[in-house]
Amino acid sequence: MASITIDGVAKTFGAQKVLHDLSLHVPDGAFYTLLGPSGCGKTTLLRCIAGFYTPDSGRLLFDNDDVTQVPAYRRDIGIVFQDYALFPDKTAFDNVAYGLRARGVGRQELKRRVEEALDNVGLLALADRYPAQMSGGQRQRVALARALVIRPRVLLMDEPLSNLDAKMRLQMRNVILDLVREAQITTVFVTHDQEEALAMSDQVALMDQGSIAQLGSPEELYGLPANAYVADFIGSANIIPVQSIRLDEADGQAGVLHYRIGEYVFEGLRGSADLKDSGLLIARPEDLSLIAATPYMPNSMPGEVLRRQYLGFKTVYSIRLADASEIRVELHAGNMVGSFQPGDRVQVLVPVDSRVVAA
Ligand SMILES: Nc1ncnc2c1ncn2[C@@H]1O[C@H](COP(=O)(O)OP(=O)(O)OP(=O)(O)O)[C@@H](O)[C@H]1O
Repeated sequence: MASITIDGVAKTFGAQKVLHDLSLHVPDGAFYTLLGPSGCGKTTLLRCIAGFYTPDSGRLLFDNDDVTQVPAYRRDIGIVFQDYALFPDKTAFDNVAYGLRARGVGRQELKRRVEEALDNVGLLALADRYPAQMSGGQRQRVALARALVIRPRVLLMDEPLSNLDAKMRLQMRNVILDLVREAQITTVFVTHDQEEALAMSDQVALMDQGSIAQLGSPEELYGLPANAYVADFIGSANIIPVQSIRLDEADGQAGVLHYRIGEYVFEGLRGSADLKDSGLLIARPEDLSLIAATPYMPNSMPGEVLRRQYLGFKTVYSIRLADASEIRVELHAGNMVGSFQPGDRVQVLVPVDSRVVAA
């Protein structure tokens, strides 16, 4: 087990700069996820950590050991791939045993450790099966057992759940989390699935074109997105341009933020530090609420219901605002003030804790 320090790593393929002086510290035993859209550089970063790619510049440390120039097979990593990468001509037992044999582990200890590893993933009974005789979920369990049986310093996982069906994906989340917590192993997990990242991680590094757009806990990424890119990628958000931003500095207290959306005035409590005169309001659909049109309500703006979708536990409304833009509002069964129909005039209420960020 070891912490991982990525210190100013850059990587270029041909003319394309894929990683931009990227830095990240993963503490010993933590579960970190690299999240981002296709092509943002997640896999490239993971491959640099693994040693399959050498960075053009920057350093990689496991604890205090500089491993930048250490070849992959000597880095002591466990790795799990999307396509399992099992040996097709070896049984589950022999797949898991492979790394121990390569390390010269004696027969009795090898048998004990392989059986324990297979037992940990619930596959002891299938030890003699070949990969072709197993389901996708079972194969990925073998791959996980194979990665962990060598007791690596760090575990790297590249989209390990992407080839599984939806139900198995959910099950495997728990299998992985139980195993890595039990082994207390430092894990870097790559996915493009934001729900997976939120559900599994201690910290999520959301990447954007070779850089980290925001590093934070799942709660921070969802509740305090640093910018519109983060807000848009994590969950869904209405991103509404705001004007005339002004901050009342109160003595030693968090100030009150004043802003306008068109001609309507709002007050808020949460603005990013770099605000200028205009910016963006980030309003989660479930944070907004609707009331019947009134002449004036603080922190609200008028709109018209365009569409209504009833989903049982919530109702989703599309609302057209005064400037003809469309936003999404979700009213949950427990706190539905009323029900509205297409064509209804409504007031959209914006809570004071909605976040305003720089444009
Ligand atoms: N070996 C390589 N040679 C040339 N270009 C590469 C190589 N590996 C990756 N790239 C390019 O680098 C960019 C980032 O790729 P990378 O695989 O790291 O992205 P990713 O975020 O993991 O995306 P995905 O989820 O699609 O795998 C892409 O534009 C890709 O085409």
